[in-house]
Amino acid sequence: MEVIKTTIEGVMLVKPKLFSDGRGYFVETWQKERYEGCGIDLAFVQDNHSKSSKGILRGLHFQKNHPQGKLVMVSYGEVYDVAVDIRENSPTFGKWYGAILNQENQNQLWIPPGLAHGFVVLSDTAYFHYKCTDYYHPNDEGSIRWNDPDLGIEWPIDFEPLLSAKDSKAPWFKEFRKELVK
Ligand SMILES: Cc1cn([C@H]2C[C@H](O)[C@@H](COP(=O)(O)OP(=O)(O)O[C@H]3O[C@@H](C)C(=O)[C@@H](O)[C@H]3O)O2)c(=O)[nH]c1=O
Repeated sequence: MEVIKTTIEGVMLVKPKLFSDGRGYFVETWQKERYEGCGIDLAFVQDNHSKSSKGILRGLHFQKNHPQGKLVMVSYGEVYDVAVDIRENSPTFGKWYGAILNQENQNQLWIPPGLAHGFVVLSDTAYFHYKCTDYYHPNDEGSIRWNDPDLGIEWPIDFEPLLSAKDSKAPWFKEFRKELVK
């Protein structure tokens, strides 16, 4: 397994070892001792799985008072996955990092608690899995608009993505910043 630091403080790209043979492949998607040894050492309490079709964009999401660290991966298909640093005191506040996660590379992104997260589906279908370090708290959810010009995320798409009703009305980053100074 290879773990690569990214341009965002604490965000890591994980490249697990893939064992391919005539039957297909095998991969350990998480192993406590090894991941902890690489600095992904918070306890996970919830696993999630979502299925999405091409063009679906989920995000950018975070929880305000129960921030979740997320170890995200794709078992089938391909997505462009994005983490945005919204930690007020972080040296990389307001910066984003994106990576292609797909069934071929089996790459994972470790997103520590406190960042916003989203992804867009590039294949016909994508199965997206993630481990979380805190529980889902529906009343604590926050979101930021996916195409916020102040964030300038370079989504690798030439189409208008399909969003949930909630995500299409998400606040702009400016509004999020205003809340921080209150
Ligand atoms: C996220 C989540 C949703 N749900 C329910 C609530 C709702 O009825 C339904 C769909 O919820 P959402 O529309 O919020 O699902 P989704 O847009 O897939 O939300 C997810 O997006 C990605 C980008 C993330 O980073 C995740 O943390 C999460 O926010 O599933 C749970 O029961 N538990 C959960 O942990």
